[in-house]
Amino acid sequence: MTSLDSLDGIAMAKRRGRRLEDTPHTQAYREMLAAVRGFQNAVVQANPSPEELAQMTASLQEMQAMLEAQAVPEVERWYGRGGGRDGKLQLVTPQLRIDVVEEDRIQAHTVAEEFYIGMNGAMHGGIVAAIFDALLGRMASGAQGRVCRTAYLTTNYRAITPLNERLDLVAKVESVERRKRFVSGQLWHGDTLCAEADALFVELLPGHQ
Ligand SMILES: CCCCCCCCCC(=O)SCCNC(=O)CCNC(=O)[C@H](O)C(C)(C)COP(=O)(O)OP(=O)(O)OC[C@H]1O[C@@H](n2cnc3c(N)ncnc32)[C@H](O)[C@@H]1OP(=O)(O)O
Repeated sequence: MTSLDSLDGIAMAKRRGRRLEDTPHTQAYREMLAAVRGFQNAVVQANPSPEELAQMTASLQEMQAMLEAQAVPEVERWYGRGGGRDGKLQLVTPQLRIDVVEEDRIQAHTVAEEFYIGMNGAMHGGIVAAIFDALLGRMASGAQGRVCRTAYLTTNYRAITPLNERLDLVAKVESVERRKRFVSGQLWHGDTLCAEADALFVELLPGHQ
């Protein structure tokens, strides 16, 4: 562990929340992440031959070693930063596109690619919950960038969430009590409500991880 790994949660979030400078170098990183997303989608859809698999495994191991040689502490990483209208630089959920940001309401949309499949064309339920965690967390953080953590998140699955189709998302602040923000979210495919969530986010105190 380096000294930078032992920042408290607030200091870490403030440093990671700084705007990511747009340079040819950070742009190249964005393009690499987009290529990784494309690769993940291709991986889940293909059954390559044994020879092709061996070739790809060797190439991947070579690229992994290149990246491992460049590893930096969390606070210095580009991964997880961004967070503007195009969402964060991340691979955990489909890319969230933020359309409207108000004090107590956010509207967004996304398209989940094949990588996020559960079964039979439906999105994996854990990914649906992860989308709500990211969106409702952003709602709880507000324009001030409060540093909050999820205390609970309840997801109700009302209809399957399709892949490769536009999905519309809405998040709302329901109430605020001291450090607690109760928030709700909905995920729509056209007129169909696919899932909804209720969550509590608690603002961190100095010293919390
Ligand atoms: C700017 C960046 C934005 C990024 C958005 C990030 C989105 C993603 C966020 C995550 O995924 S975080 C990862 C998943 N969550 C965690 O790992 C959290 C683990 N739990 C904790 O760290 C602590 O339990 C927590 C910070 C949530 C609360 O601990 P605290 O010590 O700060 O609070 P405390 O226990 O004193 O409780 C404060 C209030 O919240 C209430 N509370 C806490 N946990 C609760 C719970 N689970 N259910 C109901 N109420 C809860 C508690 O009763 C109390 O209510 P009152 O003020 O009325 O007394």
